Amino acid sequence: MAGVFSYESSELDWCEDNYKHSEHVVEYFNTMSSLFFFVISPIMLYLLHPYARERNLAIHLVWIMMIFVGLFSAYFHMTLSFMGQMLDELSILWVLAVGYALWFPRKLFPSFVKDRATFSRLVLAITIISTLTSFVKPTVNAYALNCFGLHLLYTLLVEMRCCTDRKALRLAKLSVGLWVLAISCWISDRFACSFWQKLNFCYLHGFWHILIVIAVAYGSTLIAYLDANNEIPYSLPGLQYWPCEKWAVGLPHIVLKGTTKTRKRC
Ligand SMILES: CCCCCCCC/C=C\CCCCCCCC(=O)N[C@@H](CO)[C@H](O)/C=C/CCCCCCCCCCCCC
Ligand SMILES: [Ca+2]
Ligand SMILES: [Zn+2]
Repeated sequence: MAGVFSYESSELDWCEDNYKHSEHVVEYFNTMSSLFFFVISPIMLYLLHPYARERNLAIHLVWIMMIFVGLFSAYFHMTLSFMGQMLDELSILWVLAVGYALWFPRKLFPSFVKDRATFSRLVLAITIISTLTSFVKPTVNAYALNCFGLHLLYTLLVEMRCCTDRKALRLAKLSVGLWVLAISCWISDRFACSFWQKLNFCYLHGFWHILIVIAVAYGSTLIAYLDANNEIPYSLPGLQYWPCEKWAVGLPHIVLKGTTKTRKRC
């Protein structure tokens, strides 16, 4: 049992040189870049609060769980232990599950699913089964998780097909662009390590950490915005960027322009 906690007990080893900067931290840059989750998550929790209060406070679970994803990712890269790997991957699986249960568009539910409560129970059952099967062949978990990423992208494209909202379209392009950049770093670190070692630049997995958190911030806000338009249209949701709207860069969030009066009337 103690073996699963021991350093380098995971079959995974990323391109960054081990113990290069510290004798206690196996992959230093990969560990430090995981801390970026701690910067973005509290800001997103704060920015999404007005929307979550109106729609469902459970929405906060997504960014609370992202803090744990960052924590487990840092622990994994610090030790490259089997326990670190499983915590890292399972926390991603569960945050995806919460996201699907809360935000997956009703019109795309399978025909036998009547409401969101039933859909959430289905997601829970699939997630429990996936959690158990993830121990059978742990090396395939990361690829399976990326398939969810692809499905998310597909869902977004279906949702955006008829969208004419300029701000939403721009956010969709940014989210997809960031995801493509992030996944290219992940794949390149995995499969082209010897090339990057020749260039003495083995930090692509760390860049993946930074890019994927921003992609999730952009992508999940867009999904939340589409959800707000469907589920709480009376609140007149709009998209803005923090810290400064004029830049149209920074972190996106949802503003509810409907006054209390408007909401009561609807
Ligand atoms: C309608 C559905 C809404 C879902 C909302 C999405 C909620 C957030 C989802 C995922 C969080 C991703 C966190 C990434 C953590 C990175 C930690 C890490 O690097 N782990 C690696 C090992 O160190 C491991 O190999 C990585 C495995 C791959 C994980 C792939 C996750 C899929 C991410 C999908 C993000 C989509 C962004 C939006 C695109 C438009
Ligand atoms: Ca390594
Ligand atoms: Zn990682």
